[in-house]
Amino acid sequence: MRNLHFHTPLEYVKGIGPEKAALLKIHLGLKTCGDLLNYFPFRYVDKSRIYTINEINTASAEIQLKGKIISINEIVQNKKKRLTGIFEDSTGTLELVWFNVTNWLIKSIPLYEEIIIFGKINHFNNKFNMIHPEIEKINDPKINSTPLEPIYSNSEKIQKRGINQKFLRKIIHEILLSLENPIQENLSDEILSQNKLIPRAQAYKEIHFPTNYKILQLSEYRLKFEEMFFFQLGLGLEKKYRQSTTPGYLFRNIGNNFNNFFSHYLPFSLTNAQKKVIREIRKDLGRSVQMNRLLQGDVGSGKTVVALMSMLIAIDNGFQACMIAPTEILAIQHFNGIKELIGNMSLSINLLTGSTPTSERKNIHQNLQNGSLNILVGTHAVLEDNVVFKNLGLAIIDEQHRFGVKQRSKLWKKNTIPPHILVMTATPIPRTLAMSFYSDLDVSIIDELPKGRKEIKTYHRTDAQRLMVFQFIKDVINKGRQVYVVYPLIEESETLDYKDLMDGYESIVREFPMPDYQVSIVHGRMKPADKEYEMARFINKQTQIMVATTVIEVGVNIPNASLMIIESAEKFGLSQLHQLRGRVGRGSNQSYCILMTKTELSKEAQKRIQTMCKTNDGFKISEVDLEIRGPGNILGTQQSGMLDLKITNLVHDKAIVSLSKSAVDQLLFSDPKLQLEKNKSIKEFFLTHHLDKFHWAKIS
Ligand SMILES: Nc1ncnc2c1ncn2[C@@H]1O[C@H](COP(=O)(O)OP(=O)(O)OP(=O)(O)O)[C@@H](O)[C@H]1O
Repeated sequence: MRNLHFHTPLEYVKGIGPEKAALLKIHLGLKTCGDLLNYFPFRYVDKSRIYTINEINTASAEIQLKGKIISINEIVQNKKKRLTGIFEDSTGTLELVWFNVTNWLIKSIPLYEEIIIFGKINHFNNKFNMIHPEIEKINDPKINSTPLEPIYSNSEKIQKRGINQKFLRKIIHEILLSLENPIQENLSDEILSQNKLIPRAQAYKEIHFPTNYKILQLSEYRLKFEEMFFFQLGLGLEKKYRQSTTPGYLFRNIGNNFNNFFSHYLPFSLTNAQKKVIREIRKDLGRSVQMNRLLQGDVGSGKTVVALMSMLIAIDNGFQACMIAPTEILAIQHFNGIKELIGNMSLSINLLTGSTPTSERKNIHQNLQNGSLNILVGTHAVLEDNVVFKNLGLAIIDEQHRFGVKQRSKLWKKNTIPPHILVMTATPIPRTLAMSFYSDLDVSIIDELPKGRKEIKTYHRTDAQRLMVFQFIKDVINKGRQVYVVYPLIEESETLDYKDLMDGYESIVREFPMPDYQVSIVHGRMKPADKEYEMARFINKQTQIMVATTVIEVGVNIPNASLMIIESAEKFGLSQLHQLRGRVGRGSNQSYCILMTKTELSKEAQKRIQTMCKTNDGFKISEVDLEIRGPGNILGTQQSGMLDLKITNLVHDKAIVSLSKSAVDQLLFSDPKLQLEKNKSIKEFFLTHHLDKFHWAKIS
């Protein structure tokens, strides 16, 4: 009977019943027919051929055999039960093995009956065997038999209670046959033909029961395209909606401050990439629409000056600007850097962090409110409710990853009209992620380093080579340069890590004694004033070696430092290593990075270290990082949970993400409100299935 719909609860499907429906819901999160149809196989096994036992010559192949089980035998070893069986066909015998023996299992194994078994061949004790074979009786009814059999992700717990592969296949088959309405197309003919997509209904059928590999690939492509298309459409509509409803300050003037800085204070000529980005920002600021721009630039690519010049535009138009950094050290660094850049220009700038004394804080609050303070640099302290600006026109947030959406929205509320927002990130975001998660922001990229920079040479060394490393440090210091030695600090093993840091510090002080050498130390347990003091000594070249934890990870800018030693480098993630390395190579000297590790490394750690030794390109590094860690770990669960991908893999499906993004861009350009008849199916599908995920995406 054709009476099922995507929204029909699973208990109404023939053969499921309330008990199994509850298991599907609790263990696999599947409640409706649509959920199950969207529960795509995670792999397929090729059952187009039946092998014979004498053909088996390699382990790990998954094969089918036809024959009989001629004996079974229960074995107890170390109090654990195991079942072995002998399977026979006309060419020989093969051992079958089952662990977790239950009475049910023993009863379910057919003896002396013609059967087909399927499973992976293992090699153990010089013999081939098959563990936990799937058994099919020759006269079992076939479920839409297909040479490529789908395998669904499933737990053993529910398999035992009847929700096995065969059951899932049967139910999905049943649902596909019993849908009252055929599966509706949700893309336009234009998009289908431009992107060579097969119809939706065909894709659903073939993804579960593929006729052959070719059509399976086309089905996967179709469904992945659709998945990314609607997500990107949501973000695109969100952006359009926000732009049309959120006014922004119009910064009409490029005035004295900007021009004066450009002609008299800018200490270098801007790179072409910096110029391009400044142009993009200027255009945004002159449009009466709130800017929401993400500025991506590799470490040391010169984002600070871009930030400053954007702030000068705000000031030229009678507004204030602020810049927020994730750590105190970085805020201080930005503050000092900006102060140095603006020299004696008549601008007032101040610093607000958690450790700003109360009297100074009061002063800052007052000057912010009366408008005499032009630029405020600080940490999260700037977001506090009692920090009130007279007219905040531009807020710059450094380091996207550490600020959540919530904190960004706090900034919005600092004015009746929200300030323009520029988010700067030093760790490039992999292109696929940028296209999927940040497509509601406009993106500017500084893809060029200032002239004269040399590639940082990166080497991998282990403890056995430490003496050589010490000698290298001495050589670098003799040339008048400075050195960082960084130790990891991981929350879970904080006490141990501090011990390593202090031990390391002591051994360095021993190896590099006073008065010839001066060594600084900076870590998170020090008082802010002490940290600042030590940083200042290093900046002023009073000390040659800085031993530190990752507090120096982002933004620290000391061009004379040309050697970075990273201790226990295997404990750091790729983007962190790249950030740390970026603390050197910021001047014209040849810089070096040495990654110290223990001898035995995990595969992943090896890959990280090799990647670092091979390339300096943050964009390439971020791609490898995505491959190793996956999007969830890079973005944080909150962000990536929003996407909840059923079939697309952001690491392997880059090309599809990019194609669907182009299709969305084209669509929103030609029909921004999805009003044309030809896009009706897209609009209807979006409104019924996706609108709830996007709070701004309203289609009028
Ligand atoms: N166009 C340029 N020519 C020469 N030097 C430049 C140029 N732009 C910036 N610099 C210098 O390069 C160094 C790095 O710049 P900046 O600190 O702005 O980098 P960044 O992009 O913020 O990097 P990070 O994210 O690693 O902090 C600074 O010493 C800065 O003065």
